[in-house]
Amino acid sequence: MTNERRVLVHPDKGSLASSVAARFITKMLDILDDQPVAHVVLTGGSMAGAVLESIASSPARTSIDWSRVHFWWGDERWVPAGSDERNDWIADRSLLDDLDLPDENVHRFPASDSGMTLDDAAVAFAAELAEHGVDGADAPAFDITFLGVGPDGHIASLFPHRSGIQVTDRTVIAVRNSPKPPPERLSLTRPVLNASQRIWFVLSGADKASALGLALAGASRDEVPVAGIKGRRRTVFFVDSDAAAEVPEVLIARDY
Ligand SMILES: O=C(O)[C@H](O)[C@@H](O)[C@H](O)[C@H](O)COP(=O)(O)O
Repeated sequence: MTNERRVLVHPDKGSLASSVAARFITKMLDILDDQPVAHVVLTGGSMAGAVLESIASSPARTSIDWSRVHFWWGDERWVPAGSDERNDWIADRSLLDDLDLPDENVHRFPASDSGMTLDDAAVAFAAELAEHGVDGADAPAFDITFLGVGPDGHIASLFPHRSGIQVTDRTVIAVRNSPKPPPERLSLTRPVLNASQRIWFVLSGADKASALGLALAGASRDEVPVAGIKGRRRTVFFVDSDAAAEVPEVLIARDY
């Protein structure tokens, strides 16, 4: 399989979530056969909960040694810890609360009630990423990075025509005046995301078709940030048929 972007189309959101969950479990078993620890980046957005709930409901999840899995997030909202607006809140309720995970395996972005400023929180989280970098790297080479995609083509909290998608000298940025509420956020940057072995985009709905079509047709990362994200080994778009409406047929593999 080449590292070219692949599009796997599913009939609907439900089959999309369950297919991604099944693939995730299988891939994690392969990864943990080959290495002692795996690092996974989770995403926010509507598909996040659906995929994680599918993983949680799969009997096969018990075959994974979760004590060897570290969880991170691609971005986080600058709201108090425990807020249901946080991406980690969704992950906890959908899956993580059901797993016997050591606390040190769950790398949450700082919260707005941490006593830190937004900028200090970005610096603090960059330090946590660096602690887990191998051979002097400034972050882990994540094994699987999940990313949702906004209708405007944003990923994590990197938005079109904003400076964030162009940042290469930092691993974490503070985001203000976000086009998607809430206005203040923390986000991994493009270099950190692109250091991932595998990028798994998960998107559903007709409102994503334009951004996906543009990204695959060669639009710039400034226009559609998703265009600037690619894994070192694999880049897969897991989509439903509505989101695939503007994808060139030649790029489509039907997963059903
Ligand atoms: O913090 C966030 O809001 C997410 O990380 C964001 O990047 C999300 O993944 C996309 O906006 C897609 O969200 P939907 O799938 O809900 O459109």
